[in-house]
Amino acid sequence: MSHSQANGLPPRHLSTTSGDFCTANPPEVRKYLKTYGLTPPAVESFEVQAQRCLKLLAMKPTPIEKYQYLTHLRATNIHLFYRLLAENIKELTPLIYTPTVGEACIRWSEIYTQPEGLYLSWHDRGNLHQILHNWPHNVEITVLTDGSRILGLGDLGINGMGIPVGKLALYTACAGIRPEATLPLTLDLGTNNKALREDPLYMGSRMPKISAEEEREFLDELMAALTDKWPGIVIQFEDFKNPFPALERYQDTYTMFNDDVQGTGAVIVGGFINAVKASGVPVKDHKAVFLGAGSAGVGVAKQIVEFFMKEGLTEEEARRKFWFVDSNGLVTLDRGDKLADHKVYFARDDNNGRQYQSLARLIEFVQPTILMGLSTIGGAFNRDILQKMARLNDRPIIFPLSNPSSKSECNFEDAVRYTEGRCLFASGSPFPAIEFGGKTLTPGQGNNMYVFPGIGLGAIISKAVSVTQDMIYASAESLSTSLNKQEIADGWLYPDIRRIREVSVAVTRGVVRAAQKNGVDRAIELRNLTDEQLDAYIKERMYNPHDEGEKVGDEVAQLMATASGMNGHVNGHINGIVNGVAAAHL
Ligand SMILES: NC(=O)C1=CN([C@@H]2O[C@H](COP(=O)(O)OP(=O)(O)OC[C@H]3O[C@@H](n4cnc5c(N)ncnc54)[C@H](OP(=O)(O)O)[C@@H]3O)[C@@H](O)[C@H]2O)C=CC1
Ligand SMILES: CC(=O)C(=O)O
Ligand SMILES: [Mg+2]
Repeated sequence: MSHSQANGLPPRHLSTTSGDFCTANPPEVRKYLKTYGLTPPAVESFEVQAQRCLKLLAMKPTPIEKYQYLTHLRATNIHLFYRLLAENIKELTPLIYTPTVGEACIRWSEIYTQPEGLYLSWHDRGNLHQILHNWPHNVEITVLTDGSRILGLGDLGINGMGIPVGKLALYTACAGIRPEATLPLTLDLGTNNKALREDPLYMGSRMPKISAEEEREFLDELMAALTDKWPGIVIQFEDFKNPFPALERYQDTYTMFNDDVQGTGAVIVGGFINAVKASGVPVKDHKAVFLGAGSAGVGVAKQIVEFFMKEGLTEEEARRKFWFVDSNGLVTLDRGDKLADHKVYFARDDNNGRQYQSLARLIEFVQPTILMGLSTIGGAFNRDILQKMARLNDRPIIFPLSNPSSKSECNFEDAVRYTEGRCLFASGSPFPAIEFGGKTLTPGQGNNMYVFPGIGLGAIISKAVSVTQDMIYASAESLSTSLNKQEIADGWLYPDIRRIREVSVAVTRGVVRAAQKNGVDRAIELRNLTDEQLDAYIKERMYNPHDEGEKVGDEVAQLMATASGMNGHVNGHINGIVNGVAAAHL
């Protein structure tokens, strides 16, 4: 007879991920789970467990090995993983997200050990709905990629799975969406990366990427299947080489958004509003040069146009403040090639046939106050460019936003050195703070991780039928006003990442309010809440890994109490033990 049956308790299926083998489990819990004797005898506090995890992490010599260790921890004790992440968010985010996730994706076929999400292939079409049934949980949010533009690293095929996994870990850590309610989803639609197709370890289909029409057909089936299987699911598109057709096609009919176009636009506007204030230059006098005219570049510029218009400029005045450079030079209507649709809006028509020579020459000509990098060209903002920006402006706004760090258009140290410490700086991947002129200067991180968790959570809890542009813009405004007094006094553009859960509450509130204003919300019970009540509701709803150990104890206690008819007594006893208050005994 098993322990649990001997205790009069129903048998329970063991799970390695949920912490069934957690060394914090007290003897009663271990007996119930039938793990008694399978873990070392000590009943450990979180602090002791965390100490061991951090020591193990420190023993791993490279970021990718630390990434692998954290993957293992998440697979074996999910609540411990999230508690460790919550308490060390600044230190651990660069290991589970950019920049390390970039290396993890490049080496995905090599480092793969266990399933962490769902893969759907082109040859699965017609059966997508059925395959979704294999996912064992109820899903509230999915991040999906076709792997065709992973960070600034190009087409990585299904190796891009690291991105949905990493983004969804941030959804849980930053916005408290329960881990089991998240679905990392990678589409195996072929890859144009020939080296990958020839790599014996590659685990995706070895065929060239399907056509745009075929992808649309596949996505039509997928969107319908996801929404049918999990009504209300929020669908985040991530790292598609050409994300615009899907965004246009689905944004009014599904609860979806594109993080690279919309999330990035919002996060950059959030920091940009603060940079404009700090620059001392009136809005009407700003001019921006963008290196990179892809989904992120155009997404960012479109939302800055919206900001400029809210500040009193006409759309035409706002639009003409941008000069875009792509791989063929300055984006103009008269340069002789067929521009991709998304570039036309910002294409210059006042170039009078002048030939683009270099970024440096363009900066001399335009005299911008703002330099944005979304080009994937690491180091493109060199000493000469940075010095030019410093000569033109008291406080040049320099945002090298490409990821991972190796693709950043410049690093923080160079930006500070070549602008004599005067730049207003944000980068896509984190850089360390530096000492300059007797002061500690801290770089901003202009990464969509500041907003997408709140956009997703806001859409979930408002039960939005679609994600409107007002909801996206509200996330930017909420972010820009979320800095505390100290952060403002220190001249920061973004709040401290260690306050990300607090910031996500503010962003979520802004998104919910915008959904209500637009009438796309279905959670009508939230409409009459005050802001304080709404904040309390959001916080209450957030998964908190700190409470999960107690829940295991509660669950066992409940079952034991039911079995023995001693409800209150046993419940209190187990809670005490799980909280580490009472001494464990057999
Ligand atoms: N900080 C953040 O939160 C985010 C950062 N990003 C980063 O932004 C970068 C770009 O992403 P995304 O826009 O989606 O990618 P795209 O591939 O859509 O765009 C890249 C752009 O860079 C241009 N480009 C390439 N080479 C050069 C060159 N030598 N000189 C000038 N321009 C060049 C491309 O030109 P062409 O159009 O001619 O091909 C294209 O316009 C990535 O590194 C990504 O990681 C993205 C989202 C969020
Ligand atoms: C951050 C992000 O979404 C990107 O680099 O693509
Ligand atoms: Mg992305």
